[in-house]
Amino acid sequence: MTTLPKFITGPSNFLDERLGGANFLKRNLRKIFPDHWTFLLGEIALYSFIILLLTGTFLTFWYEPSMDDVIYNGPYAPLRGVEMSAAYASTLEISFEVRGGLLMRQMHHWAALLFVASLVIHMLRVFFTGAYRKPREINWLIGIGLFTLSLFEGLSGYSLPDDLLSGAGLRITQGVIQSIPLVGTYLSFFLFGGEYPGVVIIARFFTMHILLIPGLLVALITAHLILMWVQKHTQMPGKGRTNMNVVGAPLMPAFMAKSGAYMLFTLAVLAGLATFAQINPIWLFGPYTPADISAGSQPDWYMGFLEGSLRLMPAWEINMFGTANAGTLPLSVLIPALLPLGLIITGLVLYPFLERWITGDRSEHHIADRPRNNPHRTAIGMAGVTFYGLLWLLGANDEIATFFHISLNWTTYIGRVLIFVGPALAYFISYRICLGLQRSDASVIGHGVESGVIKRLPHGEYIEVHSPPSEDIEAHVRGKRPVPMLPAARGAGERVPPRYARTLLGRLRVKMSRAYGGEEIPLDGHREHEERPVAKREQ
Ligand code: HEM
Ligand code: HEM
Repeated sequence: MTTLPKFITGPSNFLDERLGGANFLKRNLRKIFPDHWTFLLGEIALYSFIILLLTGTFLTFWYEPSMDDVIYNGPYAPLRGVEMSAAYASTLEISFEVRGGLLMRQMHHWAALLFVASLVIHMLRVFFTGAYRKPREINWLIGIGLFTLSLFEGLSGYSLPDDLLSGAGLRITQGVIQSIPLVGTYLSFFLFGGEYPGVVIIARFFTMHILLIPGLLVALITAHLILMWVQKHTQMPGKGRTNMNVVGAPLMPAFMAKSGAYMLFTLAVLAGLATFAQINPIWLFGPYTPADISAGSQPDWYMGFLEGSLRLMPAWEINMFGTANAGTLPLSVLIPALLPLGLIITGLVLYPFLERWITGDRSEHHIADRPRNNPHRTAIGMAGVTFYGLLWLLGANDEIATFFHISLNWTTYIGRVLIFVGPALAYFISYRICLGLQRSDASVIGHGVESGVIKRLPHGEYIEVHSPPSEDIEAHVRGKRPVPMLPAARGAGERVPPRYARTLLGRLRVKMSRAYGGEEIPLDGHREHEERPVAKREQ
């Protein structure tokens, strides 16, 4: 055994005698982490969040959250002499006068885009592999909290520079708040401190952006990671992996080294983007004035789906008692602003519990599902992704119309049809693809994998020789577990249905359960090419 040098053992003994952490560290540094490339997505979200904290803190040193009027007198000649808010002027100062300021601003903005993107794809990974199942439902709910807070964090940050684009976003936010029945006007007055835009909103958003929401995010991310640590990470099915063990590398040194490298890589990519790819050049847009708007303005990508739903909605409104004086219910704003986000969040929150209720599955799951092995879940997820994706695409319908030379109205009409048809189609196609992939798994087990060797049979037919799958592939494929489902409402010879199937809701539950677990391709039932020659596996 090697002895560590005194300059390491000295301070560590000093700390251990006072804090007693050696045992804790010894236990936890050996903790095993499973490996799969998709487990990197949560890490990317974590690293971009750390970069957001660091670059954001840098920006607070110079950014001035004030709507006081100033006359610009800085180095950017086209805006010299223009009246603007101190917030906008300070963002120009960060961009043109503070050393490294523009780099930090651009890194902050790129990191914000990457953060939300990696978080959303991480959420999809968790969904499609069923990693939200028992015992990880609480971590799933914490994740949805993180997702929602991140959208508000992005929205508040986007508003801070007080340029024409951020003002346009703020205007939409105010419109949405005002559309809420009965309390909308009051809420708007409350948030903006009087008539829009007022003079307090930037300072309020600043407090939310740098204190309130990051504080909540840090607390929730800490809880998220502690829970993940305590409950252990799921693993993909494979050789030697069971519901009771974890196969992978220990935290120290393998996982630490890998994670450290991933973090530096994320930092390098963001620094590279910030150096070479311009983002949010606010000096080109000019200061915000409520009367101005520019063509082709787009929000950050994660707000695009709300923009799309606003653009898609017909101009419906209800005038109470037939007159606008008694109050107007602007459905054209209320529905698109609240419905998609409401649907998405409610769907995400309820899904683990609905699935558990439908399947009657009460067991713990530490082996992740391959998406193909739960076709209905995957198809529902893809329908959701299509719904979101279409709204997102339609948020840029003006750009699409200009680029493809089609009428703007037609993009809206087609979008209104697609938003209903698209998810249904996506559901059907994904479901069929999953079954197709299950069939291909069954054929791997049934008659091996293609070997690339073509043989000619005595009667002239050419065939490809199949060789047995490697142990790893076979274990991966055989990791498939049937989707749990309730027994039929009344088994053969049973006169009384089980208790849970006696009510109308109970019978519906059984029907849904049978459909959800439904069609399954057995791994060992694929015999159609049985006669094909299978070469002996070479050891
Ligand atoms: C999830 C975390 C965060 C997201 C998604 C986010 C997003 C954004 C965005 C999109 C902007 C506009 C950037 C631009 O001008 O191009 C912004 C600005 C800003 N953010 Fe953040 N941010 C986050 C965290 C933070 C934190 C933790 C701080 C401070 C500790 C911070 C401080 C600032 C400041 C001072 C500005 C205004 C300066 C400027 O726009 O150049 N941000 N943020
Ligand atoms: C700020 C955003 C987030 C950060 C920094 C984060 C970080 C992480 C990390 C590092 C892991 C372990 C590695 C991995 O599986 O990728 C993880 C696991 C997990 N995350 Fe997140 N996450 C975030 C958001 C979310 C969201 C939005 C959800 C779902 C709604 C979610 C649900 C989960 C679950 C259920 C696990 C356990 C997965 C398993 O054991 O397979 N997380 N998270």
